[in-house]
Amino acid sequence: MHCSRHNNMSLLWITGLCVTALVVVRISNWWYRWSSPKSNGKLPPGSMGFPIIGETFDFFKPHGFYEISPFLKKKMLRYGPLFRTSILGVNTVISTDMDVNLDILRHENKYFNLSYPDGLVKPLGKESMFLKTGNIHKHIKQICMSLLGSENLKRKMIKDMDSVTYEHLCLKAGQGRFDLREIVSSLITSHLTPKVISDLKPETQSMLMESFKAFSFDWFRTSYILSAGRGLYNTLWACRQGMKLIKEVYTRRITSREKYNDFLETALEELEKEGSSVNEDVIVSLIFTLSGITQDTTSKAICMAVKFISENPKVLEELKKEHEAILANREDKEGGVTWEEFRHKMIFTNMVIHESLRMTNLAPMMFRKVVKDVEIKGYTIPAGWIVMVIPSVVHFDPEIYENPFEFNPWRWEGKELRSGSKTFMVFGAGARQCAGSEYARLQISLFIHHLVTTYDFSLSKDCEVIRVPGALFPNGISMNISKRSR
Ligand code: HEM
Repeated sequence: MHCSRHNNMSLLWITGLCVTALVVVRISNWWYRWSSPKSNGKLPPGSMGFPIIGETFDFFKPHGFYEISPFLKKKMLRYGPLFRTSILGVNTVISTDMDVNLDILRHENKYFNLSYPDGLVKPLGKESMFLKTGNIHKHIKQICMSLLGSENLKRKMIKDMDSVTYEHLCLKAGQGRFDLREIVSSLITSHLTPKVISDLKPETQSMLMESFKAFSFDWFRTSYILSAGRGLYNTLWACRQGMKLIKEVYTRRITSREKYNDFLETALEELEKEGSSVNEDVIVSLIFTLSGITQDTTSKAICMAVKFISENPKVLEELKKEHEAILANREDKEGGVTWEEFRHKMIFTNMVIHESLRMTNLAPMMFRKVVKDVEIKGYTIPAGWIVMVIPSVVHFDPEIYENPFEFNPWRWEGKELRSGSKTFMVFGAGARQCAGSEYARLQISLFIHHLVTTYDFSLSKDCEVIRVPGALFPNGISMNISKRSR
């Protein structure tokens, strides 16, 4: 009896050991497969972090504004400018190499397709332009440019953009502190909404403006779960409410056949063309996307430009000189900023904007999905992987930009201010290059014009900016303006 108990115990031990060994082997196997993914060639060097979460938390860890992310620095030191990792549960290759960056963005539709995380794109609907590729994408981009291209900005937009910017600043003068981002979002939606859809009842218009203003990618940039959740909820609400309202107007237009002079009309004409590749949902999503993104990106760009200007008195002096000269030479003293002034008389302003965009890196990473196995620098990146292009490392490379963390607009003196080159990629490059870059530059220029010619201004001391890795203002940008005595 004693012997059989002993035997049972041994059996139990052996079984336990076998099970544990099996579990350890399975886990090691899983871990090995996770950290050494398969490829039909050699993968770029790197590490994949923990299963599923990968290195997501390290990648999104907040860091100082005047530094390259410690995560990237560590990885680049160890593996070079091209390395593999896992972010947001996806096998990813990160590129911080300027030639590779440009190569990737130029091979859209051939080896790569734009592919942002679902949380960023899905709220904009199944027919979002961000989910379209090839000729359909090209067609939608053309429609975008009929609103945001130079011709329309010059003919239909600049006048109202200018007067609304002027009026919004006037209203805030001498009124104490206000949130700069909030006021810029308001002024943009005020002048843009009627250009996009002109026949709205006042209450529908203000509801639509509210939904454009509530749209933001910021939730993706915060590492605090609670505020990310709240931000995502607001953005989802904005998308649903905004697209519902646009759809109602769309349906009314189609039934009434009345003609209007706005962007919706242009989009409808495109839809009615024979063999058109766009449908109702594409247009509804597009109108919401353009209006929401315009407000979100440009308001941040203006906050950063104003912050840099307020911290650099010499820059402010030079801007004042340039804009006072524009006012002095203006023939129509009652008229606003002209296209000619914007294009040819704001030379220093343009340098300030360029420098501010270089330092800010509003779009800190661009996501592409590999469509078929692709060779880069002797490595093979398998189809299905994400490549993440990170241009900020190039923007802060001391070999390209001397003292890269110094705000120095003069570094651009005499240089051609081109977007979409391998050393300056704030608006991306290739087929997906930003549709709103000219609009953004115009709106920032108009804001600077009115600010420096009419007001004294100061930002509150706690206007901190961090990177997560996109620029984020945890305390907002609080500002004070008062009319300057002449
Ligand atoms: C300073 C402000 C802005 C910055 C830094 C910026 C940056 C960018 C970047 C980097 C891309 C390329 C994304 C990629 O390739 O993955 C992009 C694309 C895009 N941007 Fe902007 N943007 C700004 C303002 C605007 C504005 C005002 C609009 C107006 C609606 C806009 C609309 C778009 C659109 C529609 C695309 C997608 C183009 C496509 O898929 O072909 N952006 N932007």
